[in-house]
Amino acid sequence: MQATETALKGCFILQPRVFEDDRGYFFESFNRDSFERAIGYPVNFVQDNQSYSQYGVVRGIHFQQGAYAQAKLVRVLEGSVLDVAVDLRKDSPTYGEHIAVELSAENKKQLFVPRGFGHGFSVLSKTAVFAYKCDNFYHKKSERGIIYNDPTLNIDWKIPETDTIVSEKDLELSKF
Ligand SMILES: Cc1cn([C@H]2C[C@H](O)[C@@H](COP(=O)(O)OP(=O)(O)O[C@H]3O[C@@H](C)C(=O)[C@@H](O)[C@H]3O)O2)c(=O)[nH]c1=O
Repeated sequence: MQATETALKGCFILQPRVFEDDRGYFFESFNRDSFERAIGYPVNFVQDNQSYSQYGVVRGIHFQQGAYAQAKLVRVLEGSVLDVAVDLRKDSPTYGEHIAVELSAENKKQLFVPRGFGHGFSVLSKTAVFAYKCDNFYHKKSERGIIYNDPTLNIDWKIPETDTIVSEKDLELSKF
């Protein structure tokens, strides 16, 4: 696995080593040892999530606050998405900045989004299956978010506004 730290410290793009042969391919989608070696500290993932979305869906920008903060290791099983991590660590030199990475079933890239970040994605393909590990349990009362089209964050989700599909819950999120 190859790990590349993004412009946001602690946020890594992981590229697994893929073994291809006449049958198809094989890769380790998660190996705790190599993962922890790459990011430099232990992470105890306790919950796996999966979602399916159609083209134009934007989910986010989400995080859980306080004791329920979550780090996430995200990837795409079918289709492709633009995955976005927003640095919400107030003491960070990149506070308020974001990175956007295309993750797809084809490129098999993963993104590690540490605690202290907001996270969201848009669906670029006809449909997409998105899967992620979290290092803390879902806690409804600790859920927070930022509106996807926040003018300060100014994220280009690569979806025309007329095609963008956002949940009612996410449309009520406040500005950065
Ligand atoms: C996230 C989550 C949701 N749910 C429930 C709550 C709700 O009824 C239903 C759908 O939830 P949401 O609309 O919040 O799902 P979604 O918009 O897909 O939320 C996810 O978005 C991405 C961008 C993230 O980063 C995730 O951490 C998570 O916040 O599933 C759980 O039971 N467990 C969970 O861990």
